Amino acid sequence: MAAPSPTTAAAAITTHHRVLLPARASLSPAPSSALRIPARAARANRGRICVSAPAAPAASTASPPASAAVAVEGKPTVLVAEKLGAAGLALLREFANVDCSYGLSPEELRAKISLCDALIVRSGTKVGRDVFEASGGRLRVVGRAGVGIDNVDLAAATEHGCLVVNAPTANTVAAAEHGIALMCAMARNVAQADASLKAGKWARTKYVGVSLVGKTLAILGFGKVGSEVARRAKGLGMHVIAHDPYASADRARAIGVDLVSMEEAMTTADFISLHMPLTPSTNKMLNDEAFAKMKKGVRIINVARGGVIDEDALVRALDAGIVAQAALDVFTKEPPAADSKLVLHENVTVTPHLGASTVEAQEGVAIEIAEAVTGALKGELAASAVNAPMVPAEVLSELAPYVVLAEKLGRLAVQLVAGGGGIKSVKVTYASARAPDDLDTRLLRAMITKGVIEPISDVFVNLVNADFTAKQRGIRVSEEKIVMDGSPETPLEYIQVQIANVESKFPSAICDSGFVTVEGRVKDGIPHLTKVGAFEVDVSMEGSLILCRQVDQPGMIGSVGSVLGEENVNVSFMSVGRIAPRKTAIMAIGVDEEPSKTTLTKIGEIPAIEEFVFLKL
Ligand SMILES: NC(=O)C1=CN([C@@H]2O[C@H](COP(=O)(O)OP(=O)(O)OC[C@H]3O[C@@H](n4cnc5c(N)ncnc54)[C@H](O)[C@@H]3O)[C@@H](O)[C@H]2O)C=CC1
Ligand SMILES: O=C(O)C(=O)COP(=O)(O)O
Repeated sequence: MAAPSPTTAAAAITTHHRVLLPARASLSPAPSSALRIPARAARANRGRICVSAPAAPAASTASPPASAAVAVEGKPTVLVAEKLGAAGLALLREFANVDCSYGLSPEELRAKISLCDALIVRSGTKVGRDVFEASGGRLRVVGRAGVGIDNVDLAAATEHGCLVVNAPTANTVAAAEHGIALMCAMARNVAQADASLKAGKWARTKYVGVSLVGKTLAILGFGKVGSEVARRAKGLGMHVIAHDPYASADRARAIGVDLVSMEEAMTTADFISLHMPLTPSTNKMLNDEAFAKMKKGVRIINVARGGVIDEDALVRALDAGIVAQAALDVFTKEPPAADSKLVLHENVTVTPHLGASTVEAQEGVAIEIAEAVTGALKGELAASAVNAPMVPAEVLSELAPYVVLAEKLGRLAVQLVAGGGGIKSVKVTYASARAPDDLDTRLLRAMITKGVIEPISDVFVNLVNADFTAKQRGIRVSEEKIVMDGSPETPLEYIQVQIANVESKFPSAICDSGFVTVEGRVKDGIPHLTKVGAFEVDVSMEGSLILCRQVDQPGMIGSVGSVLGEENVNVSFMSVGRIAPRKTAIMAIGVDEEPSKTTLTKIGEIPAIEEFVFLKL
């Protein structure tokens, strides 16, 4: 893999975050060991995200000759739909059945996808809603072997709980170099002169070019590629300005670039180079109105996406002489029509979407995406997520035990509700010694939502679709952060989960506010249940739990313990919370095995027990 430039590597460290996305197959979050970063990935210093272990036996959909390997049962299946570098394929094959089927029609892709756990594409494959629907829920990861994810329907992916990852860093330099190559080639008519000479002409006066030194280059989209282009253009002696509503002025200044308004970029540039993603707000950003503002004789370079330019308007601007020349790597429709006026225009230099196509970049991209996809499928921390909240790596490792606590509290709270279907409002309170802005709760909220929804439905919930699923089921999850005394070293003192306006199977779980209430803390890295309703308890949240409300009197622990002992059910812990001596108490009993119905009935028949409930953590 090509070594990234120091700047690119630095950007990767600061901009890529990690997310924990627990297994679909299992209801519990990935074990803590899964939070470790694989050595290779750690070396590569990339962000991670994880999805799950294989849910279903893998089936081969291999089509020879590229995918002739025999499918191994139990391994996930990864469909590679576009050409991927050998090193990436080798990494994938260590872990999965890899089906390399290039050039599939949309129908063929839909037919195959229900047999695949992951799909890897480049820019040539449209992964629309139809693909997610056709997958029947099996597809868990879409890996985009490159940066732009405009060919993937992110909303549909999210609704289907399918993680989308991309390879955000490995082709940055290649795209920047291609932008510079196009700019130089355009300014000196390299492509046109080459074609002319090969056609037998010696046209020295026709192909007089323009110089770059001293000219103003406006970069639109000052991200990874845009800033690498800026660096190189400065080396060519250009005056570089940039427009990017989200870029930091300090970062721009550090490489000698002024951030300017769109208006200023349009009106002052001799060259305009496009490096923003294609989104609804960048679609046709360069249109008649924009061209009308530009300096006469401006030159345009586009290695971003064809759709950011209104191509008909560009033809008009070229014909009117507003735009002297354009150099384009990308087109609204790829490949463009054979008779495209734009492509055939004599002042336009074109390449067939080659920005990322260097040997080095393709090797790097292949490794980057293979690591992201396998990491996600393994349920480990994997690569950069596009449709899930990203949590910085250091925050993730700090939050890991709270992630487990959050899901268990959600799961516990919903089991305390009598008839889980009517849940409309879940209130979560996070208590911390830290300032509210220092606590990123998206991951915790997703896990609580997962814990609440999964026991009462057949949908699987993960970080990708948690908010969507809650909304779809009409469940409002509200959050409150309270600051309390404690150590700022600890991210959270406790998490409280409340379910409003419901009846409880265990009425003692309803606190004064009328909400089913459970509260927990992390102690020595282990989640503990510390409150049920108004009663304080202290039990580690493992295995299963019996909650009893009883009259506080001697012998209760023994009575329940001996009923469980008769059936050989091992008690892992016990905790009693009471309001006052000899009044009502709550006993929380952790059990390693699930007691039979008879045993539970016997517990209910112990005279001082007023109510009890059996809960799976
Ligand atoms: N031709 C090719 O083969 C390649 C094309 N690309 C394209 O280049 C794009 C940029 O790639 P990276 O720099 O890696 O992404 P990036 O995410 O690092 O940078 C994109 C920048 O665009 C900015 N932006 C968003 N909306 C904007 C707007 N309305 N006006 C101005 N700036 C805006 C963002 O703030 C961000 O700084 C990709 O989205 C992809 O479409 C990337 C690699 C290869
Ligand atoms: O990474 C990107 O955004 C690209 O446009 C590269 O596309 P490709 O993987 O070469 O089809």
